Amino acid sequence: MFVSRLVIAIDGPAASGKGTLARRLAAHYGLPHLDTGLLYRATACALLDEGLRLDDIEAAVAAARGLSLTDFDDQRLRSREMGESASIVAALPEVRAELVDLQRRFAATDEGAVLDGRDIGTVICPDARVKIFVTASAEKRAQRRALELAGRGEKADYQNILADVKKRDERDSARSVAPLKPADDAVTLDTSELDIEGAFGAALAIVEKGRA
Ligand SMILES: Nc1ncnc2c1ncn2[C@@H]1O[C@H](COP(=O)(O)OP(=O)(O)O)[C@@H](O)[C@H]1O
Ligand SMILES: Nc1ccn([C@@H]2O[C@H](COP(=O)(O)OP(=O)(O)O)[C@@H](O)[C@H]2O)c(=O)n1
Repeated sequence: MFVSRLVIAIDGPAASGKGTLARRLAAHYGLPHLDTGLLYRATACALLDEGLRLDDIEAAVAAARGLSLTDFDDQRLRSREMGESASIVAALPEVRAELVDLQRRFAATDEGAVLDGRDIGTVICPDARVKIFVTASAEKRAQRRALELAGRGEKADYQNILADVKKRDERDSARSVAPLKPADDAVTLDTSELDIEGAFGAALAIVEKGRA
């Protein structure tokens, strides 16, 4: 095992910039990165493709079990509809249980890994060396998500996206298993007033302090 093994757990609400920071940190430290939201999005997508209900526990568990990290259609999974659907299947404890091993295996490499999601610091990697809880005001997050969706040619009405983001945060925070919340030992990073470079600089400082 590497002496410098480094697992970085990044959690936070919808569109807070978790993925952007996780990708940048992974590139900086030469670590693999897993966007765990894609697992829930892909599970929901598989159900919708089969015309099945999002609360069909047996089918949702089978869909989660059948996931392969290599065949994600990012563009489709990152749509607004899929974010909302993902948060419905993510509230099913059986689905979450099915996805734990895959995520822990991903984090178990000799050098470490960067994972981002909602429960990385609390459930998936409670021993991560560094935990960052990334947040920003709902309005800033909705603005950023609207720009992102518009950039991909998806319809992006700011008020609708703001309502989506708030509803999803509420569902993610209120669920009984692995709710969205900072781990006790996480450092909170509010990016409301930071651009991407500023947020990356602040995240890097948190990691460097945490691994010292
Ligand atoms: N600090 C920031 N300032 C402005 N835009 C940002 C910032 N961080 C992320 N973004 C943009 O906001 C959108 C959502 O970021 P993303 O990293 O995908 O969030 P999450 O993974 O939390 O959903 C992306 O288009 C991203 O480029
Ligand atoms: N570790 C995780 C990651 C995502 N999720 C769920 O999956 C949904 C989509 O996650 P995401 O990270 O792709 O969403 P964004 O923050 O990118 O909008 C979330 O709203 C959560 O319900 C989760 O429950 N646990």
